[in-house]
Amino acid sequence: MIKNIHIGLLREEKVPHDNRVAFTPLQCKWILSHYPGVQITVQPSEQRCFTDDEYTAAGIRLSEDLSMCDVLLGIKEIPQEKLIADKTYLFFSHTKKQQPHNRQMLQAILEKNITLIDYECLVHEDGQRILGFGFFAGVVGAHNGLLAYGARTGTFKFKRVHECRDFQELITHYFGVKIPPIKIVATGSGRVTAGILEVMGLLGIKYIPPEEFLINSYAYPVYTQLKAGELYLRKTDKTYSRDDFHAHPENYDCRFLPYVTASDILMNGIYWDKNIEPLFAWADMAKDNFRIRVIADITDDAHGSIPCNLGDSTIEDPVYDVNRFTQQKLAPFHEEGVTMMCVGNLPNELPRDASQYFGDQLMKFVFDDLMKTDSKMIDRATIASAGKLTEHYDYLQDYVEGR
Ligand SMILES: NC(=O)c1ccc[n+]([C@@H]2O[C@H](COP(=O)([O-])OP(=O)(O)OC[C@H]3O[C@@H](n4cnc5c(N)ncnc54)[C@H](O)[C@@H]3O)[C@@H](O)[C@H]2O)c1
Repeated sequence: MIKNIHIGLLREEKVPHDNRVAFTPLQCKWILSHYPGVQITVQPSEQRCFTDDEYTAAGIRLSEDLSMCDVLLGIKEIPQEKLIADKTYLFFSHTKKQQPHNRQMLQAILEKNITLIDYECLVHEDGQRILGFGFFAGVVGAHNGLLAYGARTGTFKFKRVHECRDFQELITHYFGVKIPPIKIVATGSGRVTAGILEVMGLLGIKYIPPEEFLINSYAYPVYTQLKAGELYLRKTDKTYSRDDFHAHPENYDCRFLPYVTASDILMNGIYWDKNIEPLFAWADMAKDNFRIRVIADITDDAHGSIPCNLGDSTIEDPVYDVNRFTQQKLAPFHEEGVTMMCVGNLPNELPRDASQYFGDQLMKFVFDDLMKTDSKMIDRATIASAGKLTEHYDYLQDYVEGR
């Protein structure tokens, strides 16, 4: 059964303020014209990448008070005091891994009888995540990696992504830029890597299969892509099975090492957890044949798949160097350094496009389920229902109680 619902788009309150939003003004307008039972109200915001005037111009109502809404959509965590009792919220709560900094927020959600549906937990039947900002993280990360290489070597210049109004303007900016004959290795096959490959295509950087990339030189810029199956092989029989790798990554060896001597830039977009072997070790970096000079670690786990990721940099100051021999952090572009780009909120450099992409996915794959009174997809992503942890997430009880 389809419900009538009143949706509220929240102002982002977490500091520093996020500038993204779940639906753009035009998406809101489209929803109102296609779903007669839906109302939308937007909380005013000075930080949002779409202005209040743009919502008003699209005919969308603005109101500070969202207490009349049934479902409230945000992006990032919500300060406890802003949570309205008895409502249904959708946002990235970052609670399912028992993140300590969000415990009090989850306690407040339960106390206030709130239903929490977490975007991160919305998955297709095969377990693939439905929503994410990875594509634009990949675009911005690849751009920033190239920008850093151009600045380090003095060979070409890019402007910053956030100086462009949107992705379209960024594409225009690429016209006429000449990239020298460098070799780029990209890892992964998810949304982030799709964004990296988009930038490769826009800049006319040519794809080379991994085995050729390793042994050849080229008179023009090239890239290769290493998916998990090319990067990891089971120790016992040198095969790869996706399900087995996800379940037992500790049984797999990483095969990245030959690429450290064949690549100028590494763009890292592969998923990582602590049981997955890193791409290389500090000791490899200190060797003469370590050729990589810039690493765009878009995956961005500190001391993770890239051991020399010494923690986040910021959009304002996106790169630092690490000393290959002493393992210390340095100012960018040091002779003994490898330049690291490790920004954790890359999509914020292209917030209008990132928001539109997110809203599209939400609309295509989630919205109809949200309107139903029962949906398995929504159930699986519901961490709390009317103030109680659901059965999928009852393992969070100890975390909530601070045990
Ligand atoms: N720096 C940033 O601003 C930023 C932004 C978005 C995402 N990210 C990070 O980038 C990484 C990739 O994100 P994405 O959007 O491409 O993800 P995605 O969901 O599109 O793809 C993830 C890939 O990892 C694989 N995978 C999933 N679970 C796995 C497991 N347990 N073990 C091994 N592989 C697994 C999936 O099969 C999929 O191919 C993530 O770590 C994400 O947190 C960073």
